[in-house]
Amino acid sequence: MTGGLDTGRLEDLAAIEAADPEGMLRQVASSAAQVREALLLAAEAGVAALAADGRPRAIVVAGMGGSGMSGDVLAAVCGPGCPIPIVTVRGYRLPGWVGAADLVMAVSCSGSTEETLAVAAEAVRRGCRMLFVGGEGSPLAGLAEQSRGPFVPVRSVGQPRSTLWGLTVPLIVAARELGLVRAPDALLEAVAARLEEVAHRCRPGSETFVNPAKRIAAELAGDVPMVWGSSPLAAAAAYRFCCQLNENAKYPGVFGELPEADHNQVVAFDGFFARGGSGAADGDDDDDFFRDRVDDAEHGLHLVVLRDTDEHPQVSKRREVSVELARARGVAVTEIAAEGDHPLERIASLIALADYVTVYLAIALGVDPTPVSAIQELKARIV
Ligand SMILES: O=P(O)(O)OC[C@H]1O[C@@H](O)[C@@H](O)[C@@H](O)[C@@H]1O
Repeated sequence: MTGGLDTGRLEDLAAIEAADPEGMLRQVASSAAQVREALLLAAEAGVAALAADGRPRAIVVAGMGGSGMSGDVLAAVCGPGCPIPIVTVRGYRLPGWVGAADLVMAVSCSGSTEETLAVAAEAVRRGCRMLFVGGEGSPLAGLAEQSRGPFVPVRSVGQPRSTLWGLTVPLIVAARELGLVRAPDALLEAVAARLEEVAHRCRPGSETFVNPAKRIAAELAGDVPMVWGSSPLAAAAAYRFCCQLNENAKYPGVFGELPEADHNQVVAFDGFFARGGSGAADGDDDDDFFRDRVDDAEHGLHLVVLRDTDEHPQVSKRREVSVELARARGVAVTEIAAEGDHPLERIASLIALADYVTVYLAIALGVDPTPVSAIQELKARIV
């Protein structure tokens, strides 16, 4: 379904509702409630008991799409100083090194994603320590019952990707009990309050000039977004941003992380998708012909930089210069700063805004943010 690009739609509540028939905005607005509910469900499921066997050698999170994202959030929140590796496996195979000394967290909102089930079943066969997070009555819940691993039920709010916090909080509680991150209940409540605050700022009734998500969506509409994170934590949010561009807005998004993006993606500022600018043309006739065509283009490359407060000092310099290079070449730039002190607050603030931006972008483009028909068709054709 496409109604065509019309950013004016973002100013009209009735138009927003009509463009979001399955209520993706409501799903996104439930993030804070998910944090609170998941905290209770994790306690009821006895996640704390995982600590009885001591710290595992490594944590492996198995999950796809929105569920795999929970592993990236966990690793970002435990941070670069985490004493054990935290690895997200997105695929069918459990790496050969994973064994009984390791903790495998199998995460699937539906509880029926084939890659996740394959990895979880293999982990059970190898005698790994297990934690299951997913839909009640699902094949994943069945596997949890057979293997007697703790199972945290998740109530989907609609789509797996909008149930991110229900899927992620149990993992953070487990990591906290294992002494890998300081995340008392009060912190989780502060995160919930921050998610509520973002939801309020980005609510459908708030107009573009005061609504950061609508403003950024209107800026991005028609451009090719290149989304960079300025730390591993911000990079996890940048990846989420791109996935949400894909699934909510049915839109491309190019993911990058500093400093690596300065060694490859930065060169795209001089290429076909850049609108051009003072720094780009070099007088070569062929290049200038090419450049003129791009200069005239209404839309082009758009650098979105997710800024973390905890940046390596050299990366801060790289970020600043990268933005200068982009602007000098006519590449539009949007910078988004993480809010809060604790890594969980910072990543939650970035993800929450990105979630809203991508839903408003869908609405501005006239596409329904909820269905993912290409994924459904793909799954049906590989049975
Ligand atoms: O969380 P589960 O149910 O395993 O889904 C994992 C992923 O599956 C995909 O095919 C889509 O539905 C994604 O939006 C989702 O994030």
